[in-house]
Amino acid sequence: MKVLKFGGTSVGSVASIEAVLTIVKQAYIAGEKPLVVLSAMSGVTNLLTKMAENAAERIPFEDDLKFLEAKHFDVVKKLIAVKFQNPVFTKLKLMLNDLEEILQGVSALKELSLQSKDLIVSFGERLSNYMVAKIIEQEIPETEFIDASHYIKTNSNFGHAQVNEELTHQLIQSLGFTHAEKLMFVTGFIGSNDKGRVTTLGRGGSDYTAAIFGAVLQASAIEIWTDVNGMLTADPRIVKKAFSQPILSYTEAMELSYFGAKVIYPPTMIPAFLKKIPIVIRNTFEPDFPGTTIQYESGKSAFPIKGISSISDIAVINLSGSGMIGKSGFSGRLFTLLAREQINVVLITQSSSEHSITFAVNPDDASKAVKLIEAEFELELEANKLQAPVVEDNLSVLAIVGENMKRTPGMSGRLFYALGRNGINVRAIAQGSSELNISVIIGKENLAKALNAVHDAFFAQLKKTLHVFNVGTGNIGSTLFRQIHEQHNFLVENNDIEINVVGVSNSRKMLFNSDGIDLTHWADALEEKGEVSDLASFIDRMRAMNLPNCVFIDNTASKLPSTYYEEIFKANISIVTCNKIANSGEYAYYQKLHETARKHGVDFFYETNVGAGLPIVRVLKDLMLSGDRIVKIEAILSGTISYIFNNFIGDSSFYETVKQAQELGYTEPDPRDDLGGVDFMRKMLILARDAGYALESTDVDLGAILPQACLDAASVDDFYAELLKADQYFNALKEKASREHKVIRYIGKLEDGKVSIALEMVDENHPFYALSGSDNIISFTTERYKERPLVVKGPGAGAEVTAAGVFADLVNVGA
Ligand SMILES: NC(=O)c1ccc[n+]([C@@H]2O[C@H](COP(=O)([O-])OP(=O)(O)OC[C@H]3O[C@@H](n4cnc5c(N)ncnc54)[C@H](O)[C@@H]3O)[C@@H](O)[C@H]2O)c1
Ligand SMILES: N[C@@H](CCO)C(=O)O
Ligand code: NA
Repeated sequence: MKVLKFGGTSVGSVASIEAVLTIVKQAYIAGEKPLVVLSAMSGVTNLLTKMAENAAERIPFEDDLKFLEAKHFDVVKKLIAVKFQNPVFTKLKLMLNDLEEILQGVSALKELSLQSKDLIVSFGERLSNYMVAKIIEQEIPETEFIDASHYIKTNSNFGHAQVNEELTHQLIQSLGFTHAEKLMFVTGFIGSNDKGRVTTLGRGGSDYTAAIFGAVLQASAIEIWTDVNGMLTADPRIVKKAFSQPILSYTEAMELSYFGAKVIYPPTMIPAFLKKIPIVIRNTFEPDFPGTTIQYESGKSAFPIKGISSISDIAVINLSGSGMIGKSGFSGRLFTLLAREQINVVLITQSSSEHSITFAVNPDDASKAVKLIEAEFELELEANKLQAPVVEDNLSVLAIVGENMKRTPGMSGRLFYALGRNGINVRAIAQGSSELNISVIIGKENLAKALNAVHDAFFAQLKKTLHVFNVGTGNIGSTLFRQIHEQHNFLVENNDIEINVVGVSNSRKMLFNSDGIDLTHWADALEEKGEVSDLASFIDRMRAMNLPNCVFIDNTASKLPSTYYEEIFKANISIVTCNKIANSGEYAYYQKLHETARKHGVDFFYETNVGAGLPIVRVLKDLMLSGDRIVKIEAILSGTISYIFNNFIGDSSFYETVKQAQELGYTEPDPRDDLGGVDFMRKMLILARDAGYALESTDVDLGAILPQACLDAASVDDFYAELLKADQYFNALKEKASREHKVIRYIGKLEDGKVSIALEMVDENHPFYALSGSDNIISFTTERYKERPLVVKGPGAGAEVTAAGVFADLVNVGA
């Protein structure tokens, strides 16, 4: 036989009761001999408690009584055929009349005893079980309503009575004999004392009833039907990726419930544990989902832990002083004291020097605990052997739980790496000696972020989510969004990476959505729902959202974002940027940024600063990391200028060729940056710095391409006007090159710590002769690549290749 227990939400409405009926009937037809335990209809226990308290105050309860009647009658009207309704109404009415009499008695006496309260509350289970039994009886005549108060015998501790196991066992066993062929509906939560007075079993009482009946009748399983899919890997309100664990051991379930997973209340399950009866948590509203089986063995699992539990509010009390050293009785006295006063100690850590003890309690208990300690250790405090206890609140506990942890090294490493990388400070740590649980205390403001980061770290086979905050939605930004959108499913399925763009800004508007902005309609959403943008508040919001695995992407050409990079790193947020301004500004700032990122364990990726998506920054970094030394760099790193000199041939005009480069998306937003050489200068400077040279932009010897008048133009339009006038000048250059069978190249060099960029004419023997489109080329001569340099060549500008480079940097964050 099987016990099926349904909680209040499962008997909340006509629809949910219908779902219960289907589940019970299926089990019955399958020959599982179900015994059903129902809670009161949802909200009824609270209502009855309120009515009882009101009665004692002579506050009218008649309306509530009518409401209660209607709530049950309504179900009867809908689920029982008219011809069978009357006797059911009559019986329910009789029960409600009894209830009314009792309430009147309370009202007359103006006194509510715990005994009366238990009796009043017990009506909830009696009404629901009787009613649902009658509904199902229409199809299964063997159905019988059982008032469990006749079978579960308890002491007289009203409110949370203790069960007399022996007597209860006998009574239920004989019920089992006489009712072997029946479909029983048993009231949860209630029992009675030796005088037959109704008692209640306290928190989780209906689960307890199910466990008691299941244990005595040797059920093959006890199914707890509720409104969630089992015990989840973390609190689903905080961790969206939490999923239901198929199998947990009893101890794992205890640990997970202890810290928050409120699906079951473990003490009630003890009768089942002792008999090794599996408990299965299932969802009434998703009956096909297998749920969570809680059993004796932990079972095999793909993951090293089973779940992460948490308590959001905790206070920590710290006791320190020389008086503790070597005093073996000290902690004994302390914790006996707290236990005696019923202060639940959630977690304890002691430093190995024995100089201090830290323990966590419910914040409501903190000041009481301090008073108790001050009284108990008065002498030690006076003698300064103990410092006054210090309380800290606004803290949370996070615990990773799983029996397999003890066989897997590196678990705490993984935990602390995930926390550290996200800038979450750990205040105290405790590992149960069973190695079943590692708990950390952290600031409450970081709990959500920590839970998500740790969930990703341990269930990473599932997915890593990067939370992206992107500024700049122009040429590169919008192309990046399209690429991310197109790749989304592939990344999730093949690389277990999910990219959620949660913040977007351009120079006019900004938009946030912690669930991820829809990348098919981001432009409309930004326009319609966006707020007026302001970079400072964008950064503040980014920090305040406090999401794990955050990446800030700078796709602007503006200096402003770069002024926030340091702050962003300090908030443990990685940066990916195609904007060259930060790395090519003052050397001290470049250095500071790199140092800050390193110190905070976050990434600073800027591959597209040089040669767009071509692997150049990465190659140089690897050369340096592996101990090579740069002897010389020669390069063409302006895609725009490369394009211009590759296409400024035959009859084409210089002016038109520049326009084309801009239309093709090769130029900077302001093309003067390309033609004036500034963009190229920035790239050379970044490479030189990455190669270990502390250079400033003024150290670069920058040869001009343009006549001075073009450089002096006040606006982009003026610049183009000047450029038109300069056609003569460029035609002369072109003709000279052609006469000498040469091509024009704008070449950068780094040699002996000096950077220069100059216009040159090269013949076909020069390695930079053959280029096309927006090609960049770079040749690294190093100590190891001495005879033949390492060369990277390919398209070095354009939205597609640049966005792809930003994208690649992004997916490598935290890798
Ligand atoms: N085009 C290329 O081939 C290429 C290659 C490598 C790197 N890059 C770099 O890409 C960056 C972007 O270039 P683009 O062509 O996409 O520019 P763009 O002008 O098309 O777009 C710039 C975006 O930045 C936004 N912006 C500017 N200031 C801002 C601020 N203070 N706050 C928020 N948003 C702001 C603008 O509103 C716009 O959405 C530049 O830094 C450029 O150097 C471009
Ligand atoms: N405007 C730049 C884009 C690549 O950084 C170029 O032309 O090279
Ligand atoms: Na690059």
